[in-house]
Amino acid sequence: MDSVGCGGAPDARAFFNGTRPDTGANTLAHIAAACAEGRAEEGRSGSLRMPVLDSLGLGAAVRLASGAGAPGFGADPQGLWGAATEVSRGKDTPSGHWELAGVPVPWEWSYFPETDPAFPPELTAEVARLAGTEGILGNRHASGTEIIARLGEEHIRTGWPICYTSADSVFQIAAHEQAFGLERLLALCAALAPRLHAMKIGRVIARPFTGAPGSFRRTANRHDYAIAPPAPTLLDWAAGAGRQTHAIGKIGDIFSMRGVSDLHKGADDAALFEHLLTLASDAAPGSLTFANFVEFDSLYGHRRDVSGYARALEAFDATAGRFLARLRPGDLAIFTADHGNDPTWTGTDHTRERVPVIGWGRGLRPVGQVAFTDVAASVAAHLGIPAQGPGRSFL
Ligand SMILES: O=P(O)(O)O[C@H]1O[C@H](CO)[C@@H](O)[C@H]1O
Ligand SMILES: [Mn+2]
Ligand SMILES: [Mn+2]
Repeated sequence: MDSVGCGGAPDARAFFNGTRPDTGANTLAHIAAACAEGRAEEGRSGSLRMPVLDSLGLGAAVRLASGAGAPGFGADPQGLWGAATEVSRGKDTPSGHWELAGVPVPWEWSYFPETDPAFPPELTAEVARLAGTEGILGNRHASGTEIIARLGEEHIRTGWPICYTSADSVFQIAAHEQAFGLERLLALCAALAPRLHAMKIGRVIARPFTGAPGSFRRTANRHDYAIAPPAPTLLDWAAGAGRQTHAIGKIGDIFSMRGVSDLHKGADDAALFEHLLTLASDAAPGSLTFANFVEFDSLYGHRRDVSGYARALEAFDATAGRFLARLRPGDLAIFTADHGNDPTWTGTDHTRERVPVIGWGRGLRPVGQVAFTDVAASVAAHLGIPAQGPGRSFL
């Protein structure tokens, strides 16, 4: 559940949205409070309702992680539940996923400064050279939806790619699918990626969009060109043991396809959930399925849309119930997250938080405060495959 954090990170003060530290950020608790206070009424109403995950221990995990109550939660937990703390120095998606998969990030990421321009002139020149343009647009920190609204028309007129970054270690290029060309954008990002990876910039992200001025919208053809994980992850451990490994959604990109035997993509989270439901019924015994549901983060967290985030959580909870109903004895399901993205917070960036660890199928009890890497160790223990690195199984 991309960005579904539950507060309480002990190092939150070292992470920022603009000049405000992330101290006190709490994605789940603040959404629940906003719902209970009638501040999340668009397309939904009243207290946050997540009965399936709450009955497993989601509300208890929020309290454990942060001490915060979460109105609307409060079932007596029946599942495996706890909260996990990250040690990697980034609050980004690859750091969170790699650490959940057993591998904390051993290096410091590079970031672009919040200056205007944000990119060094040699890099700007290289992007223009690879794009075959006279220059680039953007060249600063920005929200992806705002920057295409502001510069999309100029992009179509000049043909120059829109380049921007964020508080994450990313170089993002937005370009119009028809006017610039989708294949051309993907080729540009692929060609640029090695240079940025050498600078320890974690990802070059292609952000294609379509439509006309005033109604530009991003398409599902986003593609991330990420640095490869620093060491073999849970996916590699499982694949190395001869197990089938299914990646759903962004997992393929995040792990540069390492250890992934089958990739399942879709236009949106609803389509991805269909893949998860199918695999819940059909995946081979002993296989591993690793899914990422990105819309909490990309559509609602970064956009600081509290109602939208609440709607997504409520819809996810309902489908989680359908998913759990398909599992069989001997299966293990774990719901967790890679970082926070508190939609009530300042700015538009991720928030440093602990994350819930909610399980079904085995070890149905409180597991307390655990490490991100313990998730991988536990899955490995469940699958009966050798684990590597610092994690310890909580099963
Ligand atoms: O505002 P958009 O383009 O969605 O960008 C967001 O997406 C990036 C990658 O997840 C993050 O670093 C954040 O900047
Ligand atoms: Mn993420
Ligand atoms: Mn994000």
